[in-house]
Amino acid sequence: MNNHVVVKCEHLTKSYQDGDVQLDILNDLNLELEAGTTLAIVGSSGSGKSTLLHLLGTLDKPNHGSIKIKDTDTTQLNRKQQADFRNKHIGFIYQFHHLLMEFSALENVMLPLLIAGVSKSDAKKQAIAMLENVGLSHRVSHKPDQLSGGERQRVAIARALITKPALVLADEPTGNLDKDNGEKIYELINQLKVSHNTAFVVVTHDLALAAKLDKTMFIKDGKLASE
Ligand SMILES: Nc1ncnc2c1ncn2[C@@H]1O[C@H](COP(=O)(O)OP(=O)(O)OP(=O)(O)O)[C@@H](O)[C@H]1O
Repeated sequence: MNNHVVVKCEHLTKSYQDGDVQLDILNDLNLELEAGTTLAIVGSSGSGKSTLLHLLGTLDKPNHGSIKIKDTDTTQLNRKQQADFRNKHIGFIYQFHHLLMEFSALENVMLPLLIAGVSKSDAKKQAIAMLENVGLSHRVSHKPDQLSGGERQRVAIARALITKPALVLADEPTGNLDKDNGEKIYELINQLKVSHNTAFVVVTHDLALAAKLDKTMFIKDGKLASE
């Protein structure tokens, strides 16, 4: 695989069994994404956007097809290997920030590094630098309930990127924010894809926000299309 290709999905199929009925959600879906690029995925409710993110995030397995992330076919890994792979190479951003409320912004961002075995002093240095990257150097000691919604989401983004994942998956990351703050988060994503060479896959309902990213793809009838 080309060094710059971070994600390559081939012939992905995902079905759910609902009683006697088989629901085919993804049907022979293909996707390729290079380092440092941002992809918006748009589609109607129930079209399979979250299903695709779960597969990319190694949180679920397809019925058929391969998902190569940085040259590893993650569908061939067992659960433990998938969890290790996920911790090393994939970052997640959700609609709701999922920060730990009793910890400061700094501690929340340090946590993935501490879990990965980085020393406390190094984790602190890196987390301060990352919070600076997302424009929050003046908020490091604040706890989540002392931050605005946009600031909380910036902390969540800093936490997702602190381990330098090759791929970041975001499910409606600005769903809880007003228009201005939503736009600022997309600007931040565009900044971080360059500074960190990260590939982002962002699910959104908002076509105007999707247009801020490098590519928009529509999910329909289980497949991705550019138009
Ligand atoms: N575990 C499951 N078992 C059965 N059906 C499921 C399961 N998970 C999802 N589905 C169905 O698969 C379809 C796709 O769901 P998914 O959450 O991927 O859609 P989505 O595009 O993210 O929708 P939304 O925009 O509403 O969040 C839906 O019809 C959903 O009901």
